[in-house]
Amino acid sequence: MTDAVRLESLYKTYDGGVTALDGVTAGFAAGTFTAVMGPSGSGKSTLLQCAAGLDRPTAGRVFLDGTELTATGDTAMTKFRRLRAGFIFQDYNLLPSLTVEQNVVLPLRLAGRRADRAGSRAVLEQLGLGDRMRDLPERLSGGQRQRVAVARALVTAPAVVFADEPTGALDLRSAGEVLTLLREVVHTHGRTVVMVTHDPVAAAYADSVLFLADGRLAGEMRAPTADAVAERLAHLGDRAMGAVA
Ligand SMILES: Nc1ncnc2c1ncn2[C@@H]1O[C@H](COP(=O)(O)OP(=O)(O)OP(=O)(O)O)[C@@H](O)[C@H]1O
Repeated sequence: MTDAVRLESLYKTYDGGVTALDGVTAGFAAGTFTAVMGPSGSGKSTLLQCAAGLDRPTAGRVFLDGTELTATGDTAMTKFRRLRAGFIFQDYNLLPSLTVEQNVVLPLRLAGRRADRAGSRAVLEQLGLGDRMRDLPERLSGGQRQRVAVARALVTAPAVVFADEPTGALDLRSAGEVLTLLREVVHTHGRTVVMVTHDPVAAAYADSVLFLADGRLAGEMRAPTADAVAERLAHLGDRAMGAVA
């Protein structure tokens, strides 16, 4: 199995001296759904940002779909990222003045591609939003907005979709719908999803969970259940608190 994303000895130290990543090596196999978890401040968002080419590590290498991002200049990296990576954020990040359909095709436009109306319509229909294409985001519920964001993340047929707390702003039911959708994106459509979450219930939708503590890998769990994830997290929390005390 090839890795859609590969991280090799990743270090990230921010200005001011905080080491957010302290030598992380990990692979995310193509066609898998991975949750990244860990105590607050353990480096989850930093890992996602570096893996996605939104930020650069201080040292180490990042491969996205076989291309080394860390060896690529800023302009080429942005171009590559726009076509090969999709993004889903907690607060949806939809542009309020664009319709649902215009939001979905935006990554294609930004990448200089023709907006594929038939393709975007097909994705929106699959996600149950076929009749909302001309609406502005403000007319949609949170769960519907996040489904639009999922459609937008998929429109370029990316090698990997990165999701940062995608259910953090949703009620339980909408969260379940979005997570089920992400699982389908992986298991029915063969995509790769890497999701940062605080929520053990959300993590249990993934194929495996990667745990971080103090910027380092702190284990992996395959076929996670919410209870098992919560228990492991509690122990990581103990350790992180112990390191501070
Ligand atoms: N832009 C920044 N400048 C300086 N320090 C930062 C910056 N971003 C993050 N950090 C620090 O790096 C460490 C890791 O942060 P990061 O956001 O990656 O953790 P996290 O696990 O995603 O946390 P949370 O669960 O609270 O969102 C923290 O100590 C944080 O304060």
